[in-house]
Amino acid sequence: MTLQHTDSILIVDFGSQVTQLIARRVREAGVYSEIAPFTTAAEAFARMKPKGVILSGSPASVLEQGSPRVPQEIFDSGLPVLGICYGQQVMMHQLGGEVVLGDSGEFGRAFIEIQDSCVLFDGLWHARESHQVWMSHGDKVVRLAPGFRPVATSPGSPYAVIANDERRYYAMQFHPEVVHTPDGARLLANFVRHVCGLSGDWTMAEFRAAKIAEIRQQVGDGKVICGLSGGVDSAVAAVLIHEAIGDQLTCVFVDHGLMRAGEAEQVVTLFREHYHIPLVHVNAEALFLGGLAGVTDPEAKRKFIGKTFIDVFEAEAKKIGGADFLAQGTLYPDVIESVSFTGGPSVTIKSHHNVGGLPARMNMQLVEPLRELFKDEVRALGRELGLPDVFVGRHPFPGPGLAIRIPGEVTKERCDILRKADAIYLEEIRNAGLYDTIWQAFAVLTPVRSVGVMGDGRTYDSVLALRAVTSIDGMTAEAFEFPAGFLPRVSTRIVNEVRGVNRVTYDYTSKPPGTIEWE
Ligand SMILES: Nc1ncnc2c1ncn2[C@@H]1O[C@H](COP(=O)(O)OP(=O)(O)OP(=O)(O)O)[C@@H](O)[C@H]1O
Ligand SMILES: O=c1[nH]c(=O)c2[nH+]cn([C@@H]3O[C@H](COP(=O)(O)O)[C@@H](O)[C@H]3O)c2[nH]1
Ligand SMILES: NC(=O)CC[C@H](N)C(=O)O
Ligand SMILES: [Mg+2]
Repeated sequence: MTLQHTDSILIVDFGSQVTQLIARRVREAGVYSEIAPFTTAAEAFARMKPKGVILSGSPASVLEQGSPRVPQEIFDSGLPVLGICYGQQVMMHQLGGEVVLGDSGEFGRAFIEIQDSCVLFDGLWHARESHQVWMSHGDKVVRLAPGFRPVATSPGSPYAVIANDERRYYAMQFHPEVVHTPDGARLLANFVRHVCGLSGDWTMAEFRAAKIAEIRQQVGDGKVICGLSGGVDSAVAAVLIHEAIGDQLTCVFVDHGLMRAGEAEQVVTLFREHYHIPLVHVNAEALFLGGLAGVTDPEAKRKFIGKTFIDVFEAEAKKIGGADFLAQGTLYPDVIESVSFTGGPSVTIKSHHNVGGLPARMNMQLVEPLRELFKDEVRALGRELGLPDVFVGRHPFPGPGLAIRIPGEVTKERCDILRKADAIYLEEIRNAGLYDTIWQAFAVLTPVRSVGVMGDGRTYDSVLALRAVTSIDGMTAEAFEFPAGFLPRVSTRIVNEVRGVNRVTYDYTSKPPGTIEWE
């Protein structure tokens, strides 16, 4: 049985890339929320009995035939509604205002001018002030629906924020959920607390209890296999599931030969030391490296790895007398980058092995308790579950491992070169006390060869790239600025100690436009 949250917010998803960020901002304000796609929002609304509704952005335009609409029940209910971007446009369109195709949009940073007081601005913004927000729209509202008043304006949006206090309807053209709207989290908190009247006392402890109840309901007395990688997500998933169903759970660690130096042994030892959860260690290097021979396309690598993981899990399930469920530590960023919004122009960026890389037909049902969370929230849940820091603080490591850090063909020889270089880089990062400041750091073995001179001889060897980023949730990231002298030291060590590499470069690209991994 799902725990019934008396105090909840329904977020209607119209297909924005950042809808999940609305959910997490609401969680940060201490309020439980659920996201429902607009197609099933009416059912979710009836089931949840929320205290307020938030309407997301969308790649669609209200002016297009057949574009998404808000279920009428929501407007009829008398509950507070907050519209964001498309959410604002669709509110105006349905409630009697007017939206037109703008001659130019507003994309990125913008400044709004506050015109009037508004409950959303409580303790935050005052009339005649100017504040930074983040916009991403082409259409604009040109006439307000009856009962609304403008409370803020921007050069491209006369109605940047609007309010109808009597009906408790509010809307904004910009995105308060993204970090580039610095006060956005507080605007959302004001909506859920001051407009919807919620107390903000929901915690990670409740999330844990709710998920445990959900897992028990889904699994019944079935058997579960959990893919355990040694990473944060699967460790948290395994411990949570174990708390829910005890010995119905078996963990499977797949060593695909694409792990970092010494990692496989470390993962298994560490997990066995801390937990009494059965753990199977599968050596599948030959299977993975054999299948990757000759494969160079990044998506082909990802799809092969995703499918082979499942083959291995299914084979292991057989050995323990069958399993009905496969548990994975899938997080929200894995999902959003892998799927495209049905009916809209949002695109697949890359097929994360555990989502878009899964084969079409699977014999086991998925159990993914962390699917709506972001990395830093999983870490908070891990702490809540009492996981030791060695698990919680680990840098993320992608399931496809070194395969997506070797552009071009993956061979054992190239994996060995990369492992050595990567180990030196991480050792230096740890020695410099920078491991916990950096969100993720790794080396990439490029297919480029360059000419060098060593010991008066000519070399013609591989170019290695180093990457380190800072991030909160992995959705956006910036290159890490190392202190002076660090990169030259690492570069010298790698070229001296790793045969096959004669040049080292540093990747300064942020995300976007880059992604964190190279493939
Ligand atoms: N080598 C592996 N063996 C078994 N399962 C794996 C392996 N690598 C990845 N998985 C499964 O795929 C999921 C997604 O991988 P991902 O790397 O995102 O998470 P993680 O490894 O648990 O955490 P982190 O992001 O910190 O590395 C994992 O949670 C795990 O269930
Ligand atoms: O389990 C995973 N399976 C995958 O297929 C995968 N691809 C990327 N990543 C990790 O996700 C985060 C965001 O990475 P990108 O910016 O490269 O998309 C970073 O932390 C990446 O390491 C993956 N994790
Ligand atoms: N981010 C959004 O919600 C955009 C809404 C609509 N597609 C526009 O361009 O105006
Ligand atoms: Mg991992």
